[in-house]
Amino acid sequence: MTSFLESMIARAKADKQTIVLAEGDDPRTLEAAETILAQDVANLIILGDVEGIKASGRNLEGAQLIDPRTSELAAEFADTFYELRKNKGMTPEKAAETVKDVLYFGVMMVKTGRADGMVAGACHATGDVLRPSLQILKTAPGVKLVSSFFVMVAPNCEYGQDGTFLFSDCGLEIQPDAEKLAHIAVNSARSWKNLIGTEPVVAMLSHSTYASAKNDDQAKVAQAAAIARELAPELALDGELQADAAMVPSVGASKAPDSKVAGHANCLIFPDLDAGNIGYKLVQRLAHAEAFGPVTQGIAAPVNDLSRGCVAHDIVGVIAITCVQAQAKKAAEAE
Ligand SMILES: CC(C)(COP(=O)(O)OP(=O)(O)OC[C@H]1O[C@@H](n2cnc3c(N)ncnc32)[C@H](O)[C@@H]1OP(=O)(O)O)[C@@H](O)C(=O)NCCC(=O)NCCS
Ligand SMILES: CC(=O)OP(=O)(O)O
Repeated sequence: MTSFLESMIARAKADKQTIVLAEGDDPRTLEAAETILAQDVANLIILGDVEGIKASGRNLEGAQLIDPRTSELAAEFADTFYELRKNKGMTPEKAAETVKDVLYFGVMMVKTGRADGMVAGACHATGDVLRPSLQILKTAPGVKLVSSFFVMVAPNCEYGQDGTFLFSDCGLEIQPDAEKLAHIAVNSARSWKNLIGTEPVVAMLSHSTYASAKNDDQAKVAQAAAIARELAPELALDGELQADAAMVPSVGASKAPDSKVAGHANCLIFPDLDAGNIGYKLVQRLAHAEAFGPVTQGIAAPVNDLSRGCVAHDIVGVIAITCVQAQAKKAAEAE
């Protein structure tokens, strides 16, 4: 059977995209870049100290290597960035300094059409990776808020889609209210459909199933489920559900017997960032699941994050996902 990673790589190769890797100073990133180039998955632009990258010993033939501190593109990027942010207090001097940062420089490469997407986060915290894209690229047309998800692939697991799940939001929205949570759920269902291709089955997770506990946190998730159903009535979506009721058919049948989602969920929507981030790391480490992300949904062009705990395999997966998202963006623009 084709694995999730193999399917992303095959789709990426079918229509090659250009991806910026902003962390050329990170050895795992260069290992991943070598794999991507060897398999002809994407065109790569790698940012950082060019001599250091060349001295890494990795075969990066075909990649464009750029040092933002000395690049001739910096002046153009500074002008554009200043124009975009001058009403937010940006000055020309500060803009010139800011675009020399690999994360801002990488996003400017996407903004100016020199790249289709960016991946970073192996050695930068999530807020620092995502802030430039939120400031410069902004949300995609029709999207209310940007959020993030992981594709989790648990081995020897009969739940979800043979152990494959989407977990959201594990990376970006810290304390979503019911409305934001509803948008996270609906956007996650769309991401599942785009990446996995099958029908999403969305569970809004809580410590309670159908008001088995009654409190503000439980009520928020129940309200989010109601809003999400209004936003996307066609979706198989239910909540609030506990994780066992969401995933395990026998428990779902006992706790939520009338639910079409309970026992069959493949998209798990966590009530807040604490739950999501802790939850994905526990599954990754204790169940030895692959964890690809945090992948963003809703930015005007794909800019995706990594955990600082990632390995090269995870970076390869996120690069391939970024390519598939970039293809989808182009297809939507062509319609
Ligand atoms: C992503 C994050 C950095 C953005 O917040 P911030 O740095 O405080 O920045 P701001 O709130 O000033 O937002 C910066 C811009 O992004 C926009 N923005 C913030 N969150 C957004 C969202 N979810 N969707 C769309 N736009 C968003 C703001 O509107 C703002 O735009 P503007 O400057 O043009 O007005 C913040 O949500 C965060 O830190 N999240 C948690 C990340 C984290 O630590 N995760 C745990 C490990 S994975
Ligand atoms: C996603 C995540 O938790 O990132 P990090 O481990 O880098 O904080």
